[in-house]
Amino acid sequence: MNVDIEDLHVGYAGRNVVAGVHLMAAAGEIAGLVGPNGSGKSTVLRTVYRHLRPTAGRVLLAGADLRTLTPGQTARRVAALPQERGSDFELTVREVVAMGRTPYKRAFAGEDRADRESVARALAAVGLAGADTRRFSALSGGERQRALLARAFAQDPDVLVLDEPTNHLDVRHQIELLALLREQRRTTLISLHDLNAAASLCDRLHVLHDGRVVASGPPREVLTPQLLAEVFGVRAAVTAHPLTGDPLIAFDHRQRLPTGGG
Ligand SMILES: Nc1ncnc2c1ncn2[C@@H]1O[C@H](COP(=O)(O)OP(=O)(O)OP(=O)(O)O)[C@@H](O)[C@H]1O
Repeated sequence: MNVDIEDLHVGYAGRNVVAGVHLMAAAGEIAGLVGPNGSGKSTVLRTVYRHLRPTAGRVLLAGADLRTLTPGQTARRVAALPQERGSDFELTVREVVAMGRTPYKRAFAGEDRADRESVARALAAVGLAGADTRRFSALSGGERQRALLARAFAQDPDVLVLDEPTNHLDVRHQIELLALLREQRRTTLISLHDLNAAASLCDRLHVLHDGRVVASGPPREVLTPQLLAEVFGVRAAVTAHPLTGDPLIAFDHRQRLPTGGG
């Protein structure tokens, strides 16, 4: 299911922080949103999982305007790992993951076999099968992240929206998460700060700067030293990863450059 965002304007308390954004993810593609702090990545993603309503422009799922879908229809199509991650659930890990099945259930209906299988698959996928009876609130930050990702998988969505999912994860779990997303082959919109992870994972990148998209395309075309200097204010060389051939950004950690804003 492809996602198209057309001329999106959205913000908070009457102030647009995103203005005129166009971006897309083709069906089955992983599209990355990268950009400096405050550039609008989370704000764009919040419109896709309907946490925020656009002030102008449209979000289309397989050509259908999100506004024409009911909340239930949206929940069966789109699952999100938002930046606001609750820590106060007095639920077990399994119960949190099972919340992902809610869009498929009638009120007060119990779990059926398909639900149980879906929850078990999602827990196994994120490596938490053995932790299902633990309290969510007692998990580490990275474990919570993985439980919430499992909840999104259990929702069996056409579109995954992930806001900084590698936040809190150690390097091994980061790599596992990227592998999992590649395997899922779902249409995915993901924001990432780690540009090397984004270069390795994403089919397409959209670079945001001050609430606008300033570059879009395959990572190797988008992530140039010039863009990194202009948008992020860093000096970097871009080479090919010696093991994978992916674009590899080698940052100069001794120097920063003036930026145009942001
Ligand atoms: N809940 C909110 N209320 C008011 N302003 C907000 C809110 N969330 C974000 N903003 C503002 O909107 C702008 C874009 O923020 P957003 O969180 O979308 O950026 P981001 O690119 O995701 O940043 P980061 O990389 O720091 O997560 C910023 O100026 C931010 O201060």
